[in-house]
Amino acid sequence: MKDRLRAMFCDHLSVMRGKYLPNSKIADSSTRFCRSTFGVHYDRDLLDAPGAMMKQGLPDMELKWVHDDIRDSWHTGTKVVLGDLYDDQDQPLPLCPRGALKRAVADWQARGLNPKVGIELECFALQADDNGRLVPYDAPGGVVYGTGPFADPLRFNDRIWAMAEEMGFSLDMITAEFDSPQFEYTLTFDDALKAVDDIVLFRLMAREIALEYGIVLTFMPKPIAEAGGSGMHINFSFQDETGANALSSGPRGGPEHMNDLARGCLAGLLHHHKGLAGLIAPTANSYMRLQPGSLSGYWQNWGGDHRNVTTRISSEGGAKARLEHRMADASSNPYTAVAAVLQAARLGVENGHTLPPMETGDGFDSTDAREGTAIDLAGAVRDLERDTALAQAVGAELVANHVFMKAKEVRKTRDLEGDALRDFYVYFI
Ligand SMILES: NC(=O)CC[C@H](N)C(=O)O
Repeated sequence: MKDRLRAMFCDHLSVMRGKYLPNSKIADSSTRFCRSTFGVHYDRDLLDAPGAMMKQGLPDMELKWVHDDIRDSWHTGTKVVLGDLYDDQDQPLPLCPRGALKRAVADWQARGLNPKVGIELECFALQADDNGRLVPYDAPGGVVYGTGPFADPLRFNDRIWAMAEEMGFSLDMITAEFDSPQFEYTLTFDDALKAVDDIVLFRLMAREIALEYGIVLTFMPKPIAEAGGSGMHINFSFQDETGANALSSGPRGGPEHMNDLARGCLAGLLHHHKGLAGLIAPTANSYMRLQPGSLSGYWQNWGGDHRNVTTRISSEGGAKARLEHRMADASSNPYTAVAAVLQAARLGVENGHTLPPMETGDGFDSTDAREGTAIDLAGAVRDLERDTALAQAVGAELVANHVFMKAKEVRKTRDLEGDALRDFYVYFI
């Protein structure tokens, strides 16, 4: 069989959609999808969401890709590619999350700065019991920073590592996280679009490889009520026109060595804290993770090398100077989440918001911060609707679609608890 092409995009729900296409499409090429996919919910309900054009005949949109982006995949005989969505007038589709990230990158580049991004992704491994019910993967010897077979008896992560190498993903590390059977995957810093394309494909690959071992690897924020949550921490910095790290003020990092750019980014992230949650903690389940004292970005605060604040300033300086935003969870669309964080940071730089003092509390027993995110998806969606500057920067149409779909999600999940709530999401994210 000649190689075929699997062409995909990551949608408004962070679900991968695509088609298998013949060998002739392994070129600069395109394929068409129904635009009303942007009105489809996790439970397959088709809704008249803004921009989805469900009541206007469910027309086409077009996914376009370039040959150079086509790569080998983890399935033999199948190449894989991510593309950009266009409308029927051949204009970039405003709902396209990858397009939103491209706009965010272009907005920074217009300031002479190229965003560099490093993403940390957490997830839980589940497996079916004798009755077919999902239960935590049996790894009782798993510990935080666990490696080897006690953390992962089936060794499915070894297969993920080997395949990632073969596919050319630049892995920074794989380890077991705090709440066994939880794992963390980190890819190295790269240009924002490349970093996010890679994490999107890596996440899909990891889920599909794990499934071969009978593991449902889920990136939903809190699949096990008694365990911790799964975040998607977004580390970022900027390369200036000389190739230097623009967040660096010298060889040392940390709060004492921040420059105006770092301060501006922080101020923007704080100013848009509540609005961001609706976009980057995007499910009903996200608010079981996003709680005080959970190392997860609930509080409107920032600090130095402190895991219990929302934006952490690395103590590494020079080329490694960076900010780490810890609010997004692993279920969010990585394009939308990185676009939102970069845009909030940019608004801070451009609008001169004031930066409140650094958090001095430990985040467990004491916190200076008095404001947090909303406590549930309904509140976060309202906060997002109110933050028109953030919506405008990320893309008004994309945010309008998101707000509509998420308000519906509030209603759909209102009466779901425990396994029923988990199962609304678990096979998709
Ligand atoms: N290692 C950590 O920093 C834990 C992060 C935490 N699991 C989160 O939800 O973000």
